[in-house]
Amino acid sequence: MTEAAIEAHGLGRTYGRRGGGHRALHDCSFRLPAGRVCALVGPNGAGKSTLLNLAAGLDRPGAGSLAVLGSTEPADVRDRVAYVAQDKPLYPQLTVADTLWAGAELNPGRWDRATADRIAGPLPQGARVRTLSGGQRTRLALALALGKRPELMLLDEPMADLDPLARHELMGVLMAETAEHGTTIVMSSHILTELEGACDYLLFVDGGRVRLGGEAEDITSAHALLTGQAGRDLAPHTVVESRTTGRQLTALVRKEGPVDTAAWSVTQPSLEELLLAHLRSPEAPPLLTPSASAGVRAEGVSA
Ligand SMILES: Nc1ncnc2c1ncn2[C@@H]1O[C@H](COP(=O)(O)OP(=O)(O)OP(=O)(O)O)[C@@H](O)[C@H]1O
Repeated sequence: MTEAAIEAHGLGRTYGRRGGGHRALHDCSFRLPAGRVCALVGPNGAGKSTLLNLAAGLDRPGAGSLAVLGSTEPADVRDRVAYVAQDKPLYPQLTVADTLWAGAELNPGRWDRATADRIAGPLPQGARVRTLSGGQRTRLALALALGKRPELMLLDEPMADLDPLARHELMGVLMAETAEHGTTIVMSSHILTELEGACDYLLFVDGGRVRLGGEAEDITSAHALLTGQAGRDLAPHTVVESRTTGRQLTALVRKEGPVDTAAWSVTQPSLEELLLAHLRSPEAPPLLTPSASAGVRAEGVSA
């Protein structure tokens, strides 16, 4: 089996006072194989940034365990991991050129100057970071992250403030990075259409747990959108969400065997349709494909 880039068992993180605190992650278990481009999705407050902070070794879990690149102490492998946090922490007083110089100094033996310079190329090299726009700062943060030549990139909503052209260009750079170097990328975003073409793996976090995990294609193809006559029995399939309009029933189901195509008109849901249906149906059981659940206790369900 492919080595895991991240493996979590019963991970928990509670903010605030003991007992009365807020559970940002709770009994969260999954496995992310190395070399994947993984979309980390979920509603606001789901626990995505909390998970990325833990994986980056900037915070410690309150319960369970987390292994990153084989180490159960994520802080010990920080030099092999690049993290672009939501607020893109950079030194505001440094210029672009100084920031790139610092990146090289902090990553001796690893620094890929050509890549970093190429990404940061369109930026005014003499400008101080505090004068850069949000999108320009993102570009600089990505230049630092890619220049580090990491084995694992953790990107928290990296594309949110980039213009469409920059987004397209930098997505292409990230894809090339995985293809050439086998880098594992975890990218959180709320822009599902953008992730759909770029990511081959999915972690859908909701309420502090992984509800869907695995190869994006396997997860979507495990489900079907059925349209047919109201009152028809949807068994044996697991109904995630159903709606009746007049005499027509539309249902998003998790397939449990072949679908009766004589009774139902069948289409495969888009990633967006699938996630929206799960968000509206918090009681739908979790689904982790074998590669996402190997070694994971309790919530592992085969696709
Ligand atoms: N430092 C903190 N102190 C207290 N509560 C926190 C802290 N950081 C996060 N939380 C809470 O933990 C929960 C998970 O937050 P987190 O930032 O991980 O969510 P998210 O999925 O990244 O959300 P978003 O999509 O809005 O960025 C939220 O309810 C949030 O209010």
